[in-house]
Amino acid sequence: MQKIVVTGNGPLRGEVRISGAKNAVLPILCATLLADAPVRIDNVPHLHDVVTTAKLLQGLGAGVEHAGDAMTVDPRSVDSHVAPYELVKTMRASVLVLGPLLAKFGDAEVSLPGGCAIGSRPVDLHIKGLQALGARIDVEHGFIKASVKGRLQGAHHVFEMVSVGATENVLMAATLAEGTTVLENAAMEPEIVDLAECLRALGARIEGAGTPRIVVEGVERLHGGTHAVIADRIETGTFLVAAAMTGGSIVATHARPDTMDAVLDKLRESGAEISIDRDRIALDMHGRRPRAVNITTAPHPAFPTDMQAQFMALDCIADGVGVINETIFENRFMHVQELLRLGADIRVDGHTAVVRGVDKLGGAPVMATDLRASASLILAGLVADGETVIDRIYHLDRGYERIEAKLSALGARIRRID
Ligand SMILES: CC(=O)N[C@H]1[C@@H](OP(=O)(O)OP(=O)(O)OC[C@H]2O[C@@H](n3ccc(=O)[nH]c3=O)[C@H](O)[C@@H]2O)O[C@H](CO)[C@@H](O)[C@@H]1O
Ligand SMILES: C=C(OP(=O)(O)O)C(=O)O
Repeated sequence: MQKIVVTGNGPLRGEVRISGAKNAVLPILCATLLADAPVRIDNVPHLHDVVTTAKLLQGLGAGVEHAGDAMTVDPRSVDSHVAPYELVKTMRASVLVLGPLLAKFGDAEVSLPGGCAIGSRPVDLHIKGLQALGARIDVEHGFIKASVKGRLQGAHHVFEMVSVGATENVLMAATLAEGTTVLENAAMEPEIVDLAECLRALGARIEGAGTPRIVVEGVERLHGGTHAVIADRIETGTFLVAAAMTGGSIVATHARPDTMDAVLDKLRESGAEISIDRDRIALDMHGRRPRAVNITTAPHPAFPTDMQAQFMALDCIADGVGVINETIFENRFMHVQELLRLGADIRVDGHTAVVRGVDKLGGAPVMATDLRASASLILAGLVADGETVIDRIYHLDRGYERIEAKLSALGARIRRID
């Protein structure tokens, strides 16, 4: 099994090119199933989750071609409506084929995703939303079996709580429903806006994406088209935190600063000087040690849970005490145990972690437990004395494109070993 070895090596400096967003490309690739002609997606990041999604689409019968950072999906040959357990268990976002398959073909069978390291992550809100559009849904033998006679019917639906995935699944389904769908308490994440833009490029009629009220005027068919995936705000944030922790100075290019207010505010609060020029974000720490920051995760536009672990790593070596509240996932402190192995001072009480900054971390063998936990361990390794060896890095490859190459180019000492 591969591992990553990081050795503390001083401030990061230079430019890093940001890739397309994992959390945008996955729903967008699923959305191509709704079209009745090939769809080309540009700025596709090279990630394990993208490979899994391509396998899932191919398993359904779609044609998938990958050239450079473009992927073309031809949904005309889809002849299966079943998403098997083997794929869904490795990537929860597979459940996002449910809405498109149901809306386009009138039936879908998708394996129930099950829990994962960060929480139980049920899909009841996806199911209720699709039922509101007239779907019949049974959950049996570990599968969600959905069907509808004729077309789905537009409806007024209020999500009980904000869910990114449920908003995406129901939004995709509503594009081909008969009549108007109004979704209230919808998630407002930039990736939802990007999905809606892609759907619009294929002929969907959607207003309000990026607000809590999305209105979809159903159409009979979606045609082919092209769309470029939005920049990954979590990858961007991860590199900026790395620079801040090392007292460095970097520029993230091809980024979308307008999607990152909460994260950039916290970086400024930690002492970073941030300047923005269109799609470039420059962070300069002027060699200073960061100040500790308090974080409370919540749906967009508040602070993203996917940046919580990275900011915890920053607080570990910051000046002062940072209090971190995780309100989205019930078990998203798995990195704490590993950060403690590096010499951090963290106390967890329920959903709250109190992090007292220490002067120095020391390298040690650690284990990655989920995607962003892996990132936080790399960040901690960048400022630790000696070697940090991170095991189970397959989590990392789900969501970061060539992270060790990008960090090396900024001056980090990091390598992958077998
Ligand atoms: C591929 C993708 O885009 N993943 C992101 C997506 O995950 P995902 O779409 O799974 O996250 P959700 O927004 O749905 O989850 C938010 C909360 O709602 C709960 N919930 C969700 C659905 C449901 O049917 N019932 C229910 O109770 C979840 O357990 C969680 O506590 O948004 C999360 C929250 O920003 C991010 O951390 C993930 O990186
Ligand atoms: C939790 C994450 O992803 P997923 O929903 O794909 O597990 C993440 O990107 O941090």
